[in-house]
Amino acid sequence: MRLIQNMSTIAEFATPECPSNGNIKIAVIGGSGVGKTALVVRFLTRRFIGDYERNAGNLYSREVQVDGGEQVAIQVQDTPGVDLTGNGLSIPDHVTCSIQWADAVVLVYSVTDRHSFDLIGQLHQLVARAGGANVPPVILLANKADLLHMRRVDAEQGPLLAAALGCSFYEVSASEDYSQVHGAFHRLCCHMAKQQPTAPMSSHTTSSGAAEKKGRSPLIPRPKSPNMQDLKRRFKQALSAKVRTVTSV
Ligand SMILES: Nc1nc2c(ncn2[C@@H]2O[C@H](COP(=O)(O)OP(=O)(O)OP(=O)(O)O)[C@@H](O)[C@H]2O)c(=O)[nH]1
Repeated sequence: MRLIQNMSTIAEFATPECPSNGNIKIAVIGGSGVGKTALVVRFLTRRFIGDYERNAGNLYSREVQVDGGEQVAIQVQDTPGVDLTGNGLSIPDHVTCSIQWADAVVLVYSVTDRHSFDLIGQLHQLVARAGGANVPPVILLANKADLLHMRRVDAEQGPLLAAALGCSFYEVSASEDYSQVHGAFHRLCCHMAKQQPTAPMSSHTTSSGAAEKKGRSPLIPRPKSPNMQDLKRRFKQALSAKVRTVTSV
């Protein structure tokens, strides 16, 4: 029963393929395991699910009320983690594609993972290069702020990096604080809604029209489709793990 209620909450907030035009498209990019999926799911469903598999990149849609009470349709693209290998940055095609597709980018690192912080500069360059003359707005999220004893990136370093890159900065904890996560994404949505007068639900602008307006090819392949079955399966796994824990106490 509880599972059904929880799953319907996800379905309510993160529906596959919002049919509305004028979507604000947000790509979430960062190193592996920094909490990208946790942040997206937290923002969309208010819930933190601690147990995720490595993700291949899911697309979620919902509507958000922005300043002034207007409803806008947004799409949030979760992406696979970027890694640093012996040959340099290993950037899945899906990440490049998502950056080209996005109207705005959320760069994420974990305060417990120095390496993920060091990647941010290169990821920002990637965004800037992909955007060309139309660099999309970027925000920087430092996640896992709750893990004080595991911190590897000083609290001052995030704001300094964000200032150098010219983007907003938020230190958040997907596991502990919904309002921080919501605040960061919501402010970005409000900013984007102001930038894109065609974004509200009432808009008649087509997605490809928006791409043309941005000076990007409407033929850019779309990132992977939403995978609600996968999300539900993970959600079920997480709940059954919790039930097992409770039973064993
Ligand atoms: N303590 C704590 N753990 C977190 C937080 N956010 C995510 N995690 C945990 O970090 C691990 C990785 O989270 P994911 O959301 O799967 O990270 P990801 O960036 O999507 O990972 P990849 O898909 O592999 O790139 C999971 O075990 C989460 O439970 C947080 O704010 N605090």
